[in-house]
Amino acid sequence: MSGMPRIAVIGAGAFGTALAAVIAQTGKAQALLIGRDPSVMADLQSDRVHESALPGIQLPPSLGFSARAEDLNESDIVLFAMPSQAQIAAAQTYGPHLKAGVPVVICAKGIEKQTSRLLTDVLETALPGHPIAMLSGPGFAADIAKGLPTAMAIAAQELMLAEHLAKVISGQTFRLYASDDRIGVQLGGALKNVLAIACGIVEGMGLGDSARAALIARGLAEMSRLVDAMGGRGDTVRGLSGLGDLVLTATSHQSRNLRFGIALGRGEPIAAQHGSLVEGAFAAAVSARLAEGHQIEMPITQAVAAIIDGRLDIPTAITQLMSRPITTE
Ligand SMILES: NC(=O)C1=CN([C@@H]2O[C@H](COP(=O)(O)OP(=O)(O)OC[C@H]3O[C@@H](n4cnc5c(N)ncnc54)[C@H](OP(=O)(O)O)[C@@H]3O)[C@@H](O)[C@H]2O)C=CC1
Ligand SMILES: O=C(CO)COP(=O)(O)O
Repeated sequence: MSGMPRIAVIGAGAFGTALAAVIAQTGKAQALLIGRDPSVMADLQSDRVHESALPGIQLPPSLGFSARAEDLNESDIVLFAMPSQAQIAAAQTYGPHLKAGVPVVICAKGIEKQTSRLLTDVLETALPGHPIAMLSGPGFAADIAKGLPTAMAIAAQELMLAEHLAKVISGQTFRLYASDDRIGVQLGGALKNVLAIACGIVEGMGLGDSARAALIARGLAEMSRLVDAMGGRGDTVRGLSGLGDLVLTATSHQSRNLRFGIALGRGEPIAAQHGSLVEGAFAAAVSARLAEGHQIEMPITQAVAAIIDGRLDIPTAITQLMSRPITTE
């Protein structure tokens, strides 16, 4: 056991627990899940089932649990699996307990709402001296934790680090592809949530599968444009993070973003929708602002942002999207 890398996952929600479970299952690393609530972590230690996050799924016997930030000080790799808007707070809480220079992998799909900064920039500032990587792509936590085949992307500034992380974290059922385009990989994850809301609206209004397919294709063009404008490679979003994740969350009712959009399309008030995490509801406004700042066209994203803000009603948004000037693809 002693020669194995130690990997800690912070954030004992659905995704963090699933990642910790699948890493423990590889048998190549010692995995530790760190959560905030001592009683939840103690229950996990004894029951090995996270009923609220991953109901009915048995977690592997080799997975460790802790509520103590101090237990991070032995970890060789640390995954941050809390929501986007909580990443900075988590860096402040857990940063002082990290071993010098260990890579930190962001496992959230979003952009910081208050400052419009990319999460890699946010954590690079908050955790100086730690290489910041980004894990994103198609994969529902429950599918990952059940050991169904899943593949995602992992990006670091240095391709060699991304390749190392991909090798250490991947296993029989969970496969990572390495990239050095952190901007493309993270924007793919953040923007697909906004487009999944758009697809939900289309479904909720009964506008048909053809409209959904058009949104996926034109949404991909929007993602690609913003990635290019922000210094990434537009082509990255044609891979797992971007197209792969958009196909998943634009079509599966497991997606919270899709379900949120369906409720909007059915005319349910936003205020009535609370409870589960809808990252796209945060990402819509900030990505619309980024599009404006970079002077690029992202009409679908901008329409979703305006609908969520209450500045535009859905029928008008559709009319506006359909009456834009005819152009080339
Ligand atoms: N669920 C999924 O299928 C997937 C989710 N993701 C992404 O993963 C991220 C997390 O989503 P998900 O796991 O579903 O969300 P959940 O709501 O299931 O869990 C979020 C977890 O984050 C913890 N948390 C919140 N703030 C902090 C903090 N400051 N410090 C430490 N922990 C904190 C919460 O702790 P507490 O319980 O104590 O409140 C909670 O356990 C999102 O960005 C999502 O887009 C990516 C791929 C798949
Ligand atoms: O990102 C996800 C799967 O890849 C999860 O999607 P939701 O956050 O919409 O549930």
